[in-house]
Amino acid sequence: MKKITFGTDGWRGVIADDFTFDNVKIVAQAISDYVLETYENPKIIIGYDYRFHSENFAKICADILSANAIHVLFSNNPIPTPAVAHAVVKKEASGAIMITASHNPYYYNGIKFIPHYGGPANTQITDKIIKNVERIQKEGLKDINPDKDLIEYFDYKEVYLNDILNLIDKKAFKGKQLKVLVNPMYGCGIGYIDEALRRLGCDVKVINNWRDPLFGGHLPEPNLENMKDLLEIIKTEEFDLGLATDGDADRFGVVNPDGQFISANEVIFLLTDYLINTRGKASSVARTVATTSMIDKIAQKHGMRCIETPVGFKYIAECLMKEDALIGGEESGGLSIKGHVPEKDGILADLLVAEAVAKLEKSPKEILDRIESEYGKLYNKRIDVRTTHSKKQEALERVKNFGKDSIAGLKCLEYRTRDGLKVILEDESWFLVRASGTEDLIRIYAESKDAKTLENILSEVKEYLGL
Ligand SMILES: O=P(O)(O)OC[C@H]1O[C@H](O)[C@H](O)[C@@H](O)[C@@H]1O
Repeated sequence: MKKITFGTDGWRGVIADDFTFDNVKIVAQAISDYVLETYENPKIIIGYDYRFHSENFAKICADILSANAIHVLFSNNPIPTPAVAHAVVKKEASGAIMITASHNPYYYNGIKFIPHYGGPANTQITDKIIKNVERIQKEGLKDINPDKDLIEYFDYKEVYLNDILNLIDKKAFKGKQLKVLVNPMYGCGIGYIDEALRRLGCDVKVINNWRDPLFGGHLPEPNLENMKDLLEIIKTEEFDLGLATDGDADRFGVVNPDGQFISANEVIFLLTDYLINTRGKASSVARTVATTSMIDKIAQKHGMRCIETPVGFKYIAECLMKEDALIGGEESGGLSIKGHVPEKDGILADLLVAEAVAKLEKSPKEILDRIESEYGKLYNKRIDVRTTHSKKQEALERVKNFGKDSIAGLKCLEYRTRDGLKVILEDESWFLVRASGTEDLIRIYAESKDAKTLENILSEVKEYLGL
């Protein structure tokens, strides 16, 4: 059977294969042990998404925690991951368990642990939880006696919506009546993103806003491939904007009124520029190693530092907490900002884009064109290579021993190894090769000022790796 591990973001498993009630009990006991070792009189929030059986996996966790004399706050309804993180901080809880497999296929489920600071658990914490898992697997799980009196129920939607709307410039929406097409992708954004936009005076049309544990036959991941319906509908009526969130609403998705998908890289640099101009500077911004260097250029122009982290929002979270970062974002579709919890929030990101569109009275594409005319255009792309285990190991070995001093005719200037291998090339180009921490594949990323050079870099790297 597959080992229980906490990857880039929590433990994920296939329902009824490794994600079973028995294994959820083991992980819940491991989290209970960690929480009891770490906090005095612990209080833990439990949230869950719309996936198959999520509420029942959540109930099992509540039983285990209460049997360990831990006070549980159990959400009455499915709830977005960022709202759970927000509740942890607001209610001064010791942490939260969120039952979700985020944007993974429908047959997955998972557990995210969010500690007291309201962001993804860092590796030190998940290592301790995994040690507990291994011990419990050896010793066997003891009989449990749930204490229902320790389980309190709560509804958090209003508190979260109010607080999130306080981060938005409501005046920017006055008299604009933005027409927005919203796609929560059958996930936790249902009733959150649309409701927030209505309160801002927008005219909202929503699609895919009921529980479908099969996610309409797509991945609940807001990208080009999975949002064909939104991309079509948006062209048929006069919308100002299309917005989406993923399965647990921690990732964002933005579409231009003409049906053009706006990539996560573009959204992050659009908001970096917009926030600096409207909220003022801070000492830094943060991005992962895989995210566009456009962020660096914008930060540099304003005398701000751009911090590069490994992939995983847990690293961005540290910059938001310790480095006074104005915004932290990652290419996979996550961001948060100063003044909010250090957890990626697709709802907040979407609302900020709507604010920019309302305030500047421009479409996202027009805003991007303006920024690119100032800083220059950068083309970027990610290739996900699914391959056999042995080919993957061979490729990673080749990455470790990378000996080339040029790629696609560009000199290699710097080799960075904090997460896979990132090679900085001449002329603002770079590439990155790393193993995914959430799926069994190798990701190759590249960026360049020139579209043709970008393709050349990618194909040369692929060839070098033997993939
Ligand atoms: O590239 P991977 O290791 O698969 O990670 C991709 C993404 O997975 C999850 O969504 C994490 O929350 C993100 O922080 C991460 O960027």
